[in-house]
Amino acid sequence: MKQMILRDIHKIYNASKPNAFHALKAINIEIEKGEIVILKGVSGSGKSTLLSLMGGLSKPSSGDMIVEEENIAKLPDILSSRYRHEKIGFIFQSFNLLNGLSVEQNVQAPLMLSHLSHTYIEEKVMRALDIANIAHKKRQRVSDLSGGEKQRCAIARALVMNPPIILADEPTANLDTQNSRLFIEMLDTFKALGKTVVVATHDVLFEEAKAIDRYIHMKDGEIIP
Ligand SMILES: Nc1ncnc2c1ncn2[C@@H]1O[C@H](COP(=O)(O)OP(=O)(O)OP(=O)(O)O)[C@@H](O)[C@H]1O
Repeated sequence: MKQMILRDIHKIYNASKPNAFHALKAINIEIEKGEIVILKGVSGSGKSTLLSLMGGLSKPSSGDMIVEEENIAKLPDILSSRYRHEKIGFIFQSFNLLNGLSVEQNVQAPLMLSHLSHTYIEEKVMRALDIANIAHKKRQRVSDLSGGEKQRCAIARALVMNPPIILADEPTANLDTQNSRLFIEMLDTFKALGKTVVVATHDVLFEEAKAIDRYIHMKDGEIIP
């Protein structure tokens, strides 16, 4: 089953202004459910722009993006935020955690607006912390964690809603080699959980990963063979 179909996607920043910039050009991609895909390309080739479209953080200038049979290209903002909440787990290079809060509180954050019972939320949080190997630090403040631990907290937060899709933008950029390898091993876990994963990276360590199904190479906003 196709998880994501992108048809003739263009993204023009500052359209109709003198500084208009054509960041994505005629992108066509089909990603199967459970596939693990790496987006490669030099800085400025359009990887982050593409991830932000896939994650419903921004809209394409034209083209269709079908995710689980819903065209997300023109969703109104309220439905885009629901799409992100239900379908996407984001992992960023800068972790984007709330530093003053504990690991557990950070992982709980996406569930706080739900009407789920306290016990159910606790179960979901514990499961995500266990999968990401960070349960032992659950009461520690994020500001007191190492870089690798922050990344594991970010992974737990990305998993807590049990989203079908994980999008990671340069997830190892701020990690040392050992923690980068731990992140890369996590791809096996995502695969076992049936997640569809798209990672934008130029980290060559990913080439060691067996879980990767496909590389997509980008250059100047286009997909190259
Ligand atoms: N908000 C914006 N307004 C104007 N131009 C932008 C904007 N965001 C990105 N761009 C431009 O679009 C191009 C693609 O940027 P993008 O961040 O997608 O590249 P990338 O491949 O992810 O790069 P990196 O590896 O450095 O993160 C770049 O030339 C960038 O300057």
